[in-house]
Amino acid sequence: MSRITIHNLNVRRGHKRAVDDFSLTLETGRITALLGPNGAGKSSLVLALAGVLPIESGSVEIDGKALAGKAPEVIRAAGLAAVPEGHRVLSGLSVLDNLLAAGFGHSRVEADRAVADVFAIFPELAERKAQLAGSMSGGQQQMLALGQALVARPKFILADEMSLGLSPLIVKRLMGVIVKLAEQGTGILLIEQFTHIALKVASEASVMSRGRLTFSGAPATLLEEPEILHRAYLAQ
Ligand SMILES: Nc1ncnc2c1ncn2[C@@H]1O[C@H](COP(=O)(O)OP(=O)(O)OP(=O)(O)O)[C@@H](O)[C@H]1O
Repeated sequence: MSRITIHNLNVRRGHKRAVDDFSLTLETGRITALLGPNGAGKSSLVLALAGVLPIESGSVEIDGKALAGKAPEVIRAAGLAAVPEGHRVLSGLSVLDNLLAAGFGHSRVEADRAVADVFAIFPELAERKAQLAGSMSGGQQQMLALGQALVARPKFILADEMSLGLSPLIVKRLMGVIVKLAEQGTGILLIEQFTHIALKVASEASVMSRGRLTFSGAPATLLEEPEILHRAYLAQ
């Protein structure tokens, strides 16, 4: 089992502290839902963990190895892959080239193998491998964004608002893949505006409000005591 330990993390955005003294542990094979209102700092947390936003203070470790302050490609090679909000794919490149571009750390043989594994998970992408990514539907682009993360064969995936703007059918498809990945041993941080979707599949749940962790516990507790989430939304 692998573990990501986030300890007293602080991240600034402009004059504001977007992530405030935030601590959380993620484990492989488990889905941790991270819920909270707009502006709570969830995306900032993901970007900081991925090495895209600078960390002001605090630590991030994967199995005891320090990740805070490291370059995004070092963090990715250590086993952490982020799927940022808004399915950011390279729209002028084909589906295949998007996936190959995501396999930059691999040899060509290994990249081809990783891409073949993504196509096995998403036959929808295999059928469209020569199509320009920007001409696909939002749902297909989201599959590609997740596929790009999977090419790195990560131990952990940070999935930010995957279901935003997508049809219930596509969301169900994506959540099915997330659950399967967790069953196969990947650790998932699942950020969702649709709390019921996340709580259905999660083994752990956390709530973030104004940069801080305000709840951490069983998903069932948030379903039984909805006022915990209501308070977080009112506080923002
Ligand atoms: N590009 C930016 N520049 C400066 N401040 C930003 C930027 N993006 C977000 N912020 C601020 O950082 C804080 C945290 O926002 P963040 O986007 O991380 O929250 P979130 O929980 O992911 O919300 P959302 O679901 O709306 O993305 C907010 O106060 C927000 O105004």
